[in-house]
Amino acid sequence: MSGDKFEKDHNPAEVSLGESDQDDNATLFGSNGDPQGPAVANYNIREGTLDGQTLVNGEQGIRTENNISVLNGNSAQATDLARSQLSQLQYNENRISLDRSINTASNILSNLQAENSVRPIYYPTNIQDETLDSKLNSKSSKLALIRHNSVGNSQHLLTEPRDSSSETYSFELLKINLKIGPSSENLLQTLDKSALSQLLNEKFSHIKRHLRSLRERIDDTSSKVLVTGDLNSGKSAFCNALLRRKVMPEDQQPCTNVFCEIIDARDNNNGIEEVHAIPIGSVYLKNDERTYKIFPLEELEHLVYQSEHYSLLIVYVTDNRPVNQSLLKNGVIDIKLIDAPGLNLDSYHTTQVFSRQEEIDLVVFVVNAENHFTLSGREFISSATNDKNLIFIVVNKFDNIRDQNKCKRKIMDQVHSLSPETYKNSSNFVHFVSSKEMINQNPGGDGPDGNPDDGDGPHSPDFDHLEASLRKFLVEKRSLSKLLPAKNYLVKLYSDLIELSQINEKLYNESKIGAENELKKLGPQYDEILQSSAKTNEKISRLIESVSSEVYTNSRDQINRIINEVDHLSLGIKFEGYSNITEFARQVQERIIGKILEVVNSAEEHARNETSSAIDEIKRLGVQALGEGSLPNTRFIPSSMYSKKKDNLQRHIDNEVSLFDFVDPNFESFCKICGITIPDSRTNLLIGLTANKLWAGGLSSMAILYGPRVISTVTGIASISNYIPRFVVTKVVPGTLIGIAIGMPLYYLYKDAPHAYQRNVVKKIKRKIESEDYQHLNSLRISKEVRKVLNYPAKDISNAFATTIEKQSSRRSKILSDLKTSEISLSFYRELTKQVKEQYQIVQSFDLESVHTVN
Ligand SMILES: Nc1nc2c(ncn2[C@@H]2O[C@H](COP(=O)(O)OP(=O)(O)OP(=O)(O)O)[C@@H](O)[C@H]2O)c(=O)[nH]1
Repeated sequence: MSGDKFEKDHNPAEVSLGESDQDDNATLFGSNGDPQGPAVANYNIREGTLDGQTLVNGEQGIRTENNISVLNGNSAQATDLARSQLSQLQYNENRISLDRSINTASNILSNLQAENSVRPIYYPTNIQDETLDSKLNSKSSKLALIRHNSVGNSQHLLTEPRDSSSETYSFELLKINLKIGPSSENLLQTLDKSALSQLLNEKFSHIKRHLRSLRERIDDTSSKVLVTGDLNSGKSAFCNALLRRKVMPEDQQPCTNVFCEIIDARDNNNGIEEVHAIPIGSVYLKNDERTYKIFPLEELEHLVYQSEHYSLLIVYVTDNRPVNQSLLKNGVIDIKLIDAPGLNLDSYHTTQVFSRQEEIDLVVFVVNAENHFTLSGREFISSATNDKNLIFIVVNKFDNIRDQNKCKRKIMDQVHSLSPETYKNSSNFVHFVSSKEMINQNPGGDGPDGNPDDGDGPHSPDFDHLEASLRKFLVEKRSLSKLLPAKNYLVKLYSDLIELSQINEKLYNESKIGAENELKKLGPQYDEILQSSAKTNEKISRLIESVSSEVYTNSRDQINRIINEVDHLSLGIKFEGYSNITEFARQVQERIIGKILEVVNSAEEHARNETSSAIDEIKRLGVQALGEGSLPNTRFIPSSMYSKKKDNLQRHIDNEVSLFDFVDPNFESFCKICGITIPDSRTNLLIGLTANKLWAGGLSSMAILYGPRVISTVTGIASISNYIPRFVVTKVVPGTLIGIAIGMPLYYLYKDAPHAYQRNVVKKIKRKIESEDYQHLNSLRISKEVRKVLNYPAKDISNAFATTIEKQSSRRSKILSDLKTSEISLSFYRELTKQVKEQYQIVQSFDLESVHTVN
């Protein structure tokens, strides 16, 4: 954990914290509890108080190697030093806590980035903004927090979290401002979810970088003071006054063109006074002499002009004054002074950027008492106070002012409007001094004794006070300069994180409830559609089955009927004689087949009608179950049925016509043709049966052919011979009979040929039909077509059901996954809200504010 790291960072050599740093009381120095031993100072970490009774024992203070002073004197300096060290202890406590909190914040941001990469964080687009405020508070500003990646995907899932409130949010650090130009729209609202999430990710990275620099800043034991101001206001003179030495070149003409960093040489450059000039573009690495050029201090007066060669001059100087007098070498922290070029058009921007750097703990603005604040000076102060909160204002060259009270009043009025915070603490932060006099009085480097009333000079009575304030601010109250920005930043960050986390927590909670409700509704709906699908499909299957089998039966019955009737059908074809016998044969065959096909067509027509009604019924069932518009809009075209697969009976019948096709001796027809009347139907039947029997035995033709002879021998002769003369009987009758016997069959055969042909064709067809199972196959063909056609709407319905079920199912899976996401996210943000609230409280509790006033 980061906290452990920082606890280790706490250097026990600097201050002894007793047995453990958890203890409320720490022994600052001396031996605690031993009345004979050295004096001790007890510091109560929790209360931040020092037990003054044991602190001072009336002896002179001595600086030790560990920066701890053992107090042996009863002097004000010793007390001041003790205070400084105590304040360092306090500072370390706060620094460690802030360090820990910065680390926690950084970890939280990393966690948020990780979360953001898996489940994008909802970032409200309705951010409070002065220019957009009125718009955002309007009803129309109810913005969905979530935008879909694809524009076409307009149908939101009910479970998708949305911010239904018209609340606006006011982020400070997490604010993503995408406005372009003064009047442009808030572009955030046009971004989709992934773009927002990416921007937020970048924001987190940016904040993490800033946190790193804040940590570096608070961990840095040194403090940097940027001395800036108008041209020629006496900045270099002021630095020299602080050093009590003429180190920096002063001139009536503007001279300092390069930033100069004044550093204590004893601790930082082995006590060697020199200048390290850093060429433009080079990064100063003290251990790498290639990164700078070394010059003697005397060269400074030339170097400060060489802004075209050098970006920074590091000026190592030795301050031999005691630690309680020297600002650079104060015994507590390293202080670096930066003498900036005077503000002009060229340097303004650079100085402003410089002043914003994290390592700048304090900005001292030197203003010429004769000129008051220039425009660039005023601008600089307002922007610097924005960044640093507090700024020291040194009104220099006060010795040149005759009516000093009037000047003070005027300047204070200006300070009031420029930086109310500085004005509030003006006794500490606004000083009227004469740097020149300070140097002149102490040209050798002697310093003041810290007493403001010891006559530092008639025109700069405030310089001691200024120095004390500066020293206290930097050394003792470093929390204000170093830690307060970090604290303020953390407070803002945690406040934003609380808001962001709570928004997400709220939305994911709503999303979770929404998903649960959806699931509750969807369960019965899903079961219902499954049942309805099974029922409807079964009804449709049964309908198809019954219609198909009815069509089959009907077709078969009709075909059977015609086949049975075809023997006796009157074909209406006239026999035009034997010369046209082939044509006759073709017509007969065609007509008979035609009759059968007529029936087949009628069966097909019947099937079409049945199919049409069944389709209507199937559609009705589909609409009843799935609702209007759920089925594809199809139209049944009855003529399309049986349009391709023609009946091929014709092709199956032997078209060859032989002479035998015209011979079909038949007793009945014989009688009919020969004009023989059969007495009654019984005889007719008997004869018919006999004839048929004979036919069946293959004798019919013989009987017919030789029938007359049989008749003549059996009956005719016996009866007729009794009445006819013998001549007739013996000569004429036999001849006649023979003629008849030969002629009649021939006559019969001749006359019966067309009928015989029809009979033979019918027989042939029937044989064929029987052998091919024509009735069954045709009925099957017709009914199969019905089944096939009915299967189309049935399939449409089944598909529609499948689609609905699939939709429901995927919707269910989506809701389940949303629910899971919501649950995971909800627990993440609940935990996060708890954590950031705790951290917010912790950071708020750091008591840095009390050091706003330097006592
Ligand atoms: N009378 C009087 N003159 C001063 C005082 N401080 C500085 N001067 C003079 O003012 C002039 C400018 O002083 P510098 O210290 O060079 O001013 P600066 O602000 O550093 O100048 P640049 O860096 O070039 O802008 C010098 O001639 C100083 O001697 C002061 O307190 N009183």
